[in-house]
Amino acid sequence: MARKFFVGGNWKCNGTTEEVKKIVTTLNEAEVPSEDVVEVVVSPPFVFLTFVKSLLRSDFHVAAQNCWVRKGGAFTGEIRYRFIICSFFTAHDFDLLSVVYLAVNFMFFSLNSAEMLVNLSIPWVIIGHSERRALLNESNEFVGDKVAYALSQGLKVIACIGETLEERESGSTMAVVAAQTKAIAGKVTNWDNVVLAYEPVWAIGTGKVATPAQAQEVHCELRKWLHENVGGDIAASTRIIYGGSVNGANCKELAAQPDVDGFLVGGASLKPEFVDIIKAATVKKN
Ligand SMILES: O=C(CO)COP(=O)(O)O
Repeated sequence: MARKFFVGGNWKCNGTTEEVKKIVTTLNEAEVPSEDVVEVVVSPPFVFLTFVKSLLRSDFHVAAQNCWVRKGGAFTGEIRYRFIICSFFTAHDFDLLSVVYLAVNFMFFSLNSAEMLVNLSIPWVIIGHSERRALLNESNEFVGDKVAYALSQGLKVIACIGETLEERESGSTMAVVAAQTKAIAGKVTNWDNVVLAYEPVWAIGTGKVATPAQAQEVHCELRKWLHENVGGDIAASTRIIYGGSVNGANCKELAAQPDVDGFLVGGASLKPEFVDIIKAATVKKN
């Protein structure tokens, strides 16, 4: 089954209004293969989601970089958080209970719930990025639960997995990515709405891109894992994309690998060369 090439731009925690406008203008003016050939998704920081959506060409889509593991409410996003602070300071004396309550809310300061994304017509969300796994202690199980909830609300998920350098050097790459994939796969109800992003941690933001052979090896093993543990059709149709120091110069060779179905791009997605990475989709047609 043909898998449509997928290119995601993860802007991470970068951008001013002016920079965002500039990136979007570059994308809007770019001549790229049609939507039939490549699916393009950009993922700005939460605060720019609607702004980018309002400016971006209609054949490109928007993704959030995270969402909360269950329904909103007491686990608030930033806007709600400010509202709660205001209401506490106006409605209560500044007592111990208020401080504890605010501290709990502060812990969830940057979380945007799946329902809010759906409400804003943001179709995609990145879940389980290694930066969140490492810096915010997101476990495999927690990532799996987030995937489950996001899918249940109708979002499409870019689910990230990948090993550290230490894990690769100790020969446990496949064991690590299989365990990460298992925690996600166990929660997926509809694989049409999932893209699996293999992002070796040692390649992220380091300039040390995986070689095409290294990427292909893991992608092929992941597809085998899906075949054995989920099903043949799903293994054949699920897109497995690569992330980690992808740029305009190395994208074509990576894209030529049979099991590399696209990219999740960090640093280079903030630059005009992101357009060249989108164009790498044509490699699949040759
Ligand atoms: O983390 C990444 C995408 O999610 C990759 O980042 P870089 O492309 O900057 O290495």
